[in-house]
Amino acid sequence: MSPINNIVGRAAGAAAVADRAAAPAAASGATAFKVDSPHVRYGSDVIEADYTYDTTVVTRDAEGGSLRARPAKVGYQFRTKTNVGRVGLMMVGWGGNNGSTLTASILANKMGISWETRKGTQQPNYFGSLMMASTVKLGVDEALKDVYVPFNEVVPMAHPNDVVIGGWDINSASIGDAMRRAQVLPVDLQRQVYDELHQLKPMPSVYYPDFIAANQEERADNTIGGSKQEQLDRLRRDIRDFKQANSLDRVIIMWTANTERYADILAGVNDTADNLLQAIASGHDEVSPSTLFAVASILEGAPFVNGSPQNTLVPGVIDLAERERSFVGGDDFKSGQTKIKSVLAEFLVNAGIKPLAITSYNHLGNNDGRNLSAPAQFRSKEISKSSVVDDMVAANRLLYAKGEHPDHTIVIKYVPSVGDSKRAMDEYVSEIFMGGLNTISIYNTCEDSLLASPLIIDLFMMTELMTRVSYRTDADSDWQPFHSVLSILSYMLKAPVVPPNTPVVNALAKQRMAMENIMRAFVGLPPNNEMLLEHRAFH
Ligand SMILES: NC(=O)c1ccc[n+]([C@@H]2O[C@H](COP(=O)([O-])OP(=O)(O)OC[C@H]3O[C@@H](n4cnc5c(N)ncnc54)[C@H](O)[C@@H]3O)[C@@H](O)[C@H]2O)c1
Ligand SMILES: O=P([O-])([O-])O[C@@H]1[C@@H](O)[C@H](O)[C@@H](O)[C@H](O)[C@@H]1O
Repeated sequence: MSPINNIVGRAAGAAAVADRAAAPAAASGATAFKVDSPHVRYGSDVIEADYTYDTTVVTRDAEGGSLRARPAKVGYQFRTKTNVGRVGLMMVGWGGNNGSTLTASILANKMGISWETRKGTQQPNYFGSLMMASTVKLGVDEALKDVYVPFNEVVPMAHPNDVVIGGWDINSASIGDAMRRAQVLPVDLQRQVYDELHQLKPMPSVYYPDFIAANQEERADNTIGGSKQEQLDRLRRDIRDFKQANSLDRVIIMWTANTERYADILAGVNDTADNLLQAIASGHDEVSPSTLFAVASILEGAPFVNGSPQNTLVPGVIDLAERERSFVGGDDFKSGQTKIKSVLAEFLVNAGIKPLAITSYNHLGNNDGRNLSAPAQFRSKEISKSSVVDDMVAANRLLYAKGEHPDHTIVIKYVPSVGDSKRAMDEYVSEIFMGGLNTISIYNTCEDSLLASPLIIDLFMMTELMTRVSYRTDADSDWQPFHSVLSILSYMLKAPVVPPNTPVVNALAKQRMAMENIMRAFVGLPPNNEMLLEHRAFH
């Protein structure tokens, strides 16, 4: 089968259809091991695991004085369907730097396309993807040596080489031309994939000028007219048609379009599911394009993930997702400066060192940066970038009094000449022993789209996995899905959206640990805790 048949879907103007006949890839759904336990059952298309969730319940005595810690156990059963099936990824903003870079890179990996560089031949890879390029400790062997397995083989997961790609953009450029416009990938690679990507055309999208920078207007030549209700119906039809045309079992919708301004949260408009649906029917101005996509996705049972910082997931969206038992996730890919911050801030605070000021500056020259040069769009990004240290600070009242936090400044400037190669400079000034000061300065060249694209893969893979998992507990014998708001995605996101009244965790190590141990629980394995007791005794 020619390469073109491998990627061009049967849907008009939209799909990149994966075909396993291309370069061999690890099979979707492969796992590196089987669990040998009476509490884990492998069926023809399901893994069932009995799991004891150990936790500690802390109570404070009546006078508010001493604390009491009581170990507690909750019995869970997990059921993971192991047949991944055919899965699609529909990106909103497909023609952007991230969308075009990701599409070209998946094609290169699937087809085994290498390219020449000054240093020799470069092979495609998925570096920067937690699932595709990192490992987790499975356990220890008979010699007490650690055994590691690929993260994506703990439980059966979709493989990016098998994903069917499509999407929308307000700009009509083909994905081949968008790749060239992005100026992200090496020319020798672009040369080899251009013809095939040039046949991929984003579907027209919803464009409300008020929500993104005015400087984006010149791109908007590929838009859907009509009322908001008609646009919603059209987006729903696009999703259905894409699934049917490509014989998909499910599709994930990913917002990687421009950052929008925040939407006002208005009672009677977007505060509940019914009010939001009514607001769309009446064409209310405060319903953003991204919220319209989220509603369309939910109503079509397609998980929706917001890779940008705006408040797409307004209360009405959360309410609708909960009612429809459909998944949503967000906000804002955590790719560079903030990712480092979610490690460094936790390290400092957990070391008993008190950050007094965190000053984050960056400049970039891609279209994202151009859009962010407008105040309202920058404000959305400033919010998502600023909240990342809140949980770490709140966890240490020895360093910070209630309500106290470091000075935290975010600056973003648009400098066209650097393109997608964002330059980030951070300064951390911290109080140390006996009133001393410590200053850490970081210069970080973030190739933005090469850092964000693998995160889109991880968000896609984790979201797809969660559609195949159900659980029940000792207290509730009905099998049920996880909550509609996928807080398990937080590692990949700057401002994780979580189920109502649950904690926001930004610390990167905690986020990874949670994902790793939850996936281990799906196959009945205890959490990794690094106690290494087997190595601490006299032998
Ligand atoms: N490292 C990163 O690149 C990174 C990190 C975190 C967040 N993000 C966010 O990801 C998003 C995409 O980043 P990018 O660098 O690809 O930006 P980009 O400007 O290159 O691409 C955005 C695309 O969205 C399209 N678009 C705008 N409004 C649309 C709509 N209503 N419907 C469909 N398409 C629409 C634009 O035409 C453009 O092609 C931005 O919001 C950015 O803030 C990026
Ligand atoms: O992920 P990160 O490097 O902290 O944050 C980045 C911003 O600093 C950058 O200006 C923006 O263009 C990217 O979209 C990304 O959000």
